[in-house]
Amino acid sequence: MHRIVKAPAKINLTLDVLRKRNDGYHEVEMVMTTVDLADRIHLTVLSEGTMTIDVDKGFVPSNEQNLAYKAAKLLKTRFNVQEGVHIYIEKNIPVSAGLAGGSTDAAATLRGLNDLWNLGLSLDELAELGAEIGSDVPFCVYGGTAIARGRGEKLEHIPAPPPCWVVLVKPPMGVSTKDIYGKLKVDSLKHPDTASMVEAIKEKDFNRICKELGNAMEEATFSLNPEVLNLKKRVKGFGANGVLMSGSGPTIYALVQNQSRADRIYNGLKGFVDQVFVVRLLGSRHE
Ligand SMILES: C[C@](O)(CO)[C@H](O)COP(=O)(O)OP(=O)(O)OC[C@H]1O[C@@H](n2ccc(N)nc2=O)[C@H](O)[C@@H]1O
Ligand SMILES: Nc1ncnc2c1ncn2[C@@H]1O[C@H](COP(=O)(O)OP(=O)(O)OP(=O)(O)O)[C@@H](O)[C@H]1O
Repeated sequence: MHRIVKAPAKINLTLDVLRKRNDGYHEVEMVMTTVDLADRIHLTVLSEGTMTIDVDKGFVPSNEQNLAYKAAKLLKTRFNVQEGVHIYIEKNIPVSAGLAGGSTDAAATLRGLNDLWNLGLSLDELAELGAEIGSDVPFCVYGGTAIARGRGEKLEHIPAPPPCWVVLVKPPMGVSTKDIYGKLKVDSLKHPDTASMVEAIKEKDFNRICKELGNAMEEATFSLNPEVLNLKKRVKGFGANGVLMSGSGPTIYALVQNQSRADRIYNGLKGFVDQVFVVRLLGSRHE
């Protein structure tokens, strides 16, 4: 039995950090949405019960450190599954980029194995299991658009923003999420207005969405990597409606309504940065 599951990346339309908690995590409030840039997870059931993993790109761990492997192992041990699986990942999402690449692979593995191993779990149950793997995994289990609170695992689903193009620009350096959280000065952050962003989305007001984009982690990432700030300025210079860093970075994205403008930004950036993608927002949630 074999299945290919799509694992889309996410972007943060807002990311606010409210306070540091006693358990080492930060209390966040953020609006996330999925975009049509996806890894493809090939799952093949192995009757002998072994678990193996392979990835088509060398810079992602192809061992038990891979979040997709961790997801499979969690399901297998928790539900005492006798069958095994071979996981093969076609990696299209840039790594350590702020796009939840590892988290979405884990979430897609949970969804796919739930079917292949006939576990009959609901998305809510899969999301709860996903929280044991990482803070972004519950959102990735559902996809779509949501406000995430707590350490990222408490979700309130909201309607999709109006359709638009997203130009994703990943500069060459990787950023460690843990390091950026560690560097945050929580008392002097610039806070986005989450409520206003949610209103803008519900009203399908594209210009207001662009105006409300905000990420409290930008300054910490920019101070470690000044080139990322320069990249943001450059992208703005190409005339995008709204420009922001996603997650802990370093990916910068631009939202634009018309395709010719998206292409213009793409063409302008392609000479400077290797990894540039023009994609659509993915409005709907996984079934
Ligand atoms: C930056 C975001 O991507 C925004 O969506 C997420 O908040 C990060 O989510 P993630 O990569 O799934 O993070 P996890 O794998 O759960 O945690 C990695 C590390 O980031 C820090 N971390 C993460 C989430 C959070 N709310 N507070 C934190 O302080 C912790 O030091 C943790 O050890
Ligand atoms: N399936 C996977 N895909 C990518 N990275 C993985 C995977 N499994 C484990 N990792 C490891 O996780 C780390 C973070 O990679 P990832 O691409 O998920 O970062 P990210 O996009 O910044 O995540 P987030 O936005 O959730 O903070 C890397 O060091 C990578 O080696």
